[in-house]
This record gives sequence, C-alpha cells and structure tokens, in this order.
Amino acid sequence: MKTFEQLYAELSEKALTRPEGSGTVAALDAGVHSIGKKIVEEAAEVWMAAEHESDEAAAEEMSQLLYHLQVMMIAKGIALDDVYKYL
Ligand SMILES: N=c1c2ncn([C@@H]3O[C@H](COP(=O)(O)OP(=O)(O)OP(=O)(O)O)[C@@H](O)[C@H]3O)c2ncn1[C@@H]1O[C@H](COP(=O)(O)O)[C@@H](O)[C@H]1O
Repeated sequence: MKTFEQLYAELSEKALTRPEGSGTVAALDAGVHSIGKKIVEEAAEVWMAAEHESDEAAAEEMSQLLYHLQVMMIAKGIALDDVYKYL
C-alpha cells in the first residue's frame, strides 16, 4: 500500500531512471494523447464499478484512475503542488 505522494515520487523516479519493463515508462513514451485516452477509459470504469460493482471493485478502479492521472502529471511536468493549490 502507498499514498498518493509516495506513488508520485515512485513514478517520477521511474521517469528519470527508465527501468526496463516499467509500464510507466512505456505510458510516458506513448505520449499525452495515449495517456489521455487511458484516463477516459479508467474514468468510465470507475463510473461503471460505482454503479454496478462492489465498493472494493470501485476502489480498485479509482486507484487506477489516480495512477493514470499521475502519469499525465509527470508527462506534462505538473508537480503535486501545482494541483494541490486548486484544492
Ligand atoms: N498503481 C499502478 C497502476 N494502476 C494501474 N496501472 C496500469 O493501468 C492498467 C489498467 O488496468 P486495466 O484493468 O484497465 O487493464 P487493461 O485495460 O487490460 O490494461 P492495459 O491493457 O492498458 O495494460 C494496468 O494494466 C497497469 O498497466 C498501474 N500501473 C502501475 N502502478 C504502480 O506504479 C508503480 C510503477 O509501475 P511500473 O512503472 O510498471 O514499474 C508501481 O508501484 C505500480 O504498482
């Protein structure tokens, strides 16, 4: 288990060190358009799980949406504080 901040730090490190086999590196290389499509897909899965599946399934889909949002943040060079200032 990890926090939002810990995941962001881990993904930022992966973007820098580019370890082999990292899905994050592959997603970053695929680019903003591809990451955006993944965000929309995961958002729809959150909606469907919330309406039709268990709370556990919805929570898992939410975690995947947060992950892909963080990949987009890193792709765009957007830091946590750049987002937090609007919360
Ligand atoms: N938290 C996540 C995470 N959440 C979602 N995903 C990705 O998002 C996809 C969403 O899964 P779906 O169920 O929608 O499956 P899918 O549509 O069949 O997936 P794909 O065909 O697109 O791979 C997963 O296959 C993963 O590729 C994640 N990938 C990585 N992480 C974490 O990110 C960190 C870095 O991961 P790597 O870069 O892969 O080392 C690690 O701590 C991981 O646990």
